[in-house]
Amino acid sequence: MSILLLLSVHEELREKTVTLGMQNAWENHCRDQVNLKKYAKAMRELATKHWECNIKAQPSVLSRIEWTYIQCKSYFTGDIYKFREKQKEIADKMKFKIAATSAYYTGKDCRQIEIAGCRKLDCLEVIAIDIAPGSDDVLKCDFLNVNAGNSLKVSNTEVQALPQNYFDVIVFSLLLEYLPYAKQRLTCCKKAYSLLKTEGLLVIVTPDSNRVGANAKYIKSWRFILADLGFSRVKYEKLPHIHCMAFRKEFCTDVARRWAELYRKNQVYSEMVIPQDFKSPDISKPEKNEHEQYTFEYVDEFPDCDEEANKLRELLRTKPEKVKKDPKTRRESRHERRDCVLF
Ligand SMILES: C[S@@+](CC[C@H](N)C(=O)[O-])C[C@H]1O[C@@H](n2cnc3c(N)ncnc32)[C@H](O)[C@@H]1O
Repeated sequence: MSILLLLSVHEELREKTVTLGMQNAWENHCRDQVNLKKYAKAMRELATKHWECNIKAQPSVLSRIEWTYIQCKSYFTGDIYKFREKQKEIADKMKFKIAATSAYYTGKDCRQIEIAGCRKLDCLEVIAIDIAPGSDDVLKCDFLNVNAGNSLKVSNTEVQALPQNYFDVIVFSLLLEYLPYAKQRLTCCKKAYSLLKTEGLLVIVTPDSNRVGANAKYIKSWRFILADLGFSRVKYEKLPHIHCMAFRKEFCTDVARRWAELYRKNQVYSEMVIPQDFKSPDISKPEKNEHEQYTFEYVDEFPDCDEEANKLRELLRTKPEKVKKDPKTRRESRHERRDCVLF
C-alpha cells in the first residue's frame, strides 16, 4: 500500500478536469477500473488497518465511523424531536408551509446508505456504494450520475437507480473532496436531499489536519449552501484530521433558508469549494517544484499518527529528490510514482 498511489489518483483526476473538462474527465476516471481497484485496496487498508489501529491506540479520539454512529443514535432517539419542535415553532411564527406530517421519521425501519463506502457501519441496516467497490458487500454505483427513481434497482451488484425519499441517513465519508469540482460536490448534496426522507440525516466527514478554525471559511460556506438546499445543521465537530457534520433535511425548506438569509454576511464562498481548489494544477504553467508542493499539500491530509504518512513527510522534508523524480513531463512522473513503493 502506498499513500503515493492515493495521492497520484487525486492528482491525475484534477489534472484531467483541466485538460478534458469536468464530464469527460469524470467518465474517463470511472472507466479506469484497474487504477480505481488499486485505489480502493489502498484506501481500505489505510482506513481499516492504519487509521483504526492508530485511533484504538488513542482511546480519547473518536473515529469517523464511531462519530457517525453516535450522532445517528443520538439524533434518532431524541434530538430529532427537539429539532422538530423548534423548527415547527419557527415555521408557525413565520407562517411557512410545512410538509405533510406523515412523511416524518417514525422510528421504524431505519435505512442508511453510505456513499463511497469501503466499510459499513455496524448495527444499522446499510447499503454501501462506491465507483470501485473495495469488497463484496459494497455495490458499484456512481452517486454523481445514478438515477434517483421510485425504487432501488440493482443488476449484477451494480446499482441502476436509488429510491427518492427513502433513506434515513446518508453518509459522505471522505467523498466530497475526492471530487475535483465544486459543482460535483453540490450535485451529490442535491441528490442526497432527494433520496433522504424528511427529517433524515446527511452526515459529511471531510479531512483537514489543520487546527480548529483554520479552514472555517470553507466549512461555514458549505453550511450556507446546504441551508439553501433545505438542510439545517444538527451537529458539527472538529476531530483530529477531520471535520464531522450532520445536517437534517427540513420538513420546511424555508426554515433552513431563513437561517441562511439571517447570517448571509458570514458566507465567504458561494460554491462548495475546498482548499485544494485554489491549488489546482494548471498544467499550462508548471512550476519548478510543483510536484513536491502538491505532494506536501495532500500528504498533510493524512493523520500524523499514520506511520506511512509520517515517513513520507519526513522524506519530503529531508530528501525531496527521492520523491520528486524531476520528470520531463508531469504525466510520466505520475505513472512512475503510482507504481513506486517507497515504504
Ligand atoms: C477517500 S475514499 C473514502 C473511502 C471511505 N468512505 C472512507 O471513509 O474510508 C473516497 C472514495 O469515494 C469513492 N467515490 C468517489 N466518487 C464517487 C461517486 N461519485 N460515487 C461513489 N463513490 C465515489 C472513491 O472510489 C473512493 O473509494
